[in-house]
Amino acid sequence: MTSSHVHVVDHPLVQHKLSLMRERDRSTKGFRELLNEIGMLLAYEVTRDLPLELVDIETPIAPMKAPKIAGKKLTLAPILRAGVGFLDGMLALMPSARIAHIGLYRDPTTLQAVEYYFKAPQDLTDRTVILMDPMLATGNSACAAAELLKARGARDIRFVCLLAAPEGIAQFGKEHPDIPIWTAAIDEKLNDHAYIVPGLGDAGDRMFGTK
Ligand SMILES: O=P(O)(O)OC[C@H]1O[C@H](OP(=O)(O)OP(=O)(O)O)[C@H](O)[C@@H]1O
Ligand SMILES: O=c1cc[nH]c(=O)[nH]1
Ligand SMILES: [Mg+2]
Repeated sequence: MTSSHVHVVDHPLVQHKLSLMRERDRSTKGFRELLNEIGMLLAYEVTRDLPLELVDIETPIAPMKAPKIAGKKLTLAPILRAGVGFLDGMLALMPSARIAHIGLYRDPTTLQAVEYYFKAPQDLTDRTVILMDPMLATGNSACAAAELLKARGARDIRFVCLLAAPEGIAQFGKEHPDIPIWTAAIDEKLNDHAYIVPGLGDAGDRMFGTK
């Protein structure tokens, strides 16, 4: 099931923190803190292949050619609400990034993504966009978000999630084969309500304490 465009981040710190998040009795505060921490660790992985260029600098001792991140500017694109949970952790490592807020909710009956807000930099053509949402279930939300970003010109998009269902990976891979995925785990399946099993429940509600 795992194809070459899916990267599973199996770092022990990520796996340990994810297990804590899955626990039914984890507090809202704990859930939020862990999502933020994992966001930082995933940011490290998703940026691993960003190109570097050698630039002239001077240390206190000597001039040198030193590597710095080259070219395209970064945009972080959280899918509201739950994707916001990754944002502070990602921004800790990429403090100059622009932000694109993508407001989508999943209609519980049709499971289609419903758009309610979209605010992004005007032109994303020359930006690397890191799209983020903890949950990839049916894939409808991630697919809709990627379409909105592409309509703004984005050509270099990476998708970061915490948990992915095989169904969501397949759907996203079919609609957006050009977008690689980073996830901390691929779970077993979706249940009758399209929740991820074993999963962690409703990420947005757990993060914001709305249930
Ligand atoms: O892959 P899908 O089947 O589309 O499901 C995943 C989406 O569902 C959740 O959002 P939800 O609609 O619960 O909104 P929320 O983050 O505001 O709670 C989750 O955060 C994803 O955005
Ligand atoms: O398991 C799931 C599926 C969709 N959205 C969630 O928050 N959790
Ligand atoms: Mg939710």
